[in-house]
Amino acid sequence: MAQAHRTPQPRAAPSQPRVFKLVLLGSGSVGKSSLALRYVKNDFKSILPTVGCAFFTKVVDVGAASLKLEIWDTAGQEKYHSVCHLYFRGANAALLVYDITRKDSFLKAQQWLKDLEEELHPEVLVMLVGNKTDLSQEREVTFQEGKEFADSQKLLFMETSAKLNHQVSEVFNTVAQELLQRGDEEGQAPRGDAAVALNKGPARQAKCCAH
Ligand SMILES: Nc1nc2c(ncn2[C@@H]2O[C@H](COP(=O)(O)OP(=O)(O)OP(=O)(O)O)[C@@H](O)[C@H]2O)c(=O)[nH]1
Repeated sequence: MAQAHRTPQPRAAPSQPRVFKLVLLGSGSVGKSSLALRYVKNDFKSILPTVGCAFFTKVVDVGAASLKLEIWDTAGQEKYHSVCHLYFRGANAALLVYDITRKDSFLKAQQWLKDLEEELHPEVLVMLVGNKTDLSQEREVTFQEGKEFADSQKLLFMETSAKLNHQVSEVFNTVAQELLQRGDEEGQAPRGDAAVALNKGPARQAKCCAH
């Protein structure tokens, strides 16, 4: 099974937060970009489908410690899948997002998990996220179904609404907390301030922001 190997990184100086890479994965239109935008900028607005990958950073305080999350928001549309796989490498954590009103996106999340197992470090932290709970009257995936699948695969699980800002910071903060608890070798040394940008819109090339 092919796996991404990570080179041990020097430990960060105590004053600088360690950097962890988190990838957002899932079908198109499940709300990956909206979750990232809500978490990083506390905003919710109409956004075009992601092209390739978008990139955010956020420093998160966990008790007395802090860490920097590099959030890589991948495109859900099928045509970008080969590009998205490039961004899996070196990830410390993944949010596997589906839309609770779309059964197909839940099934697709299960497929994404198989891809992750092949391409990611075996210790990568994965959280399954059922988004759009504000549309519960159109629900096609019950909370129980999500939870049972997550438990069967030993994944963390939460349901969210990026629109109503329900459980969004809890998702990212729980992942951040878990990452910090996992020990020194999981985080990378700071690599300087990364650009914060959204590569959105049909005219943009499939690439992620350099930093
Ligand atoms: N009702 C509701 N709509 C949401 C929510 N989150 C996202 N949306 C809407 O769902 C649509 C898709 O959201 P995006 O955040 O662009 O989804 P995405 O998964 O990043 O899509 P791709 O970039 O194509 O992969 C947009 O119209 C959002 O406004 C939510 O929590 N509730």
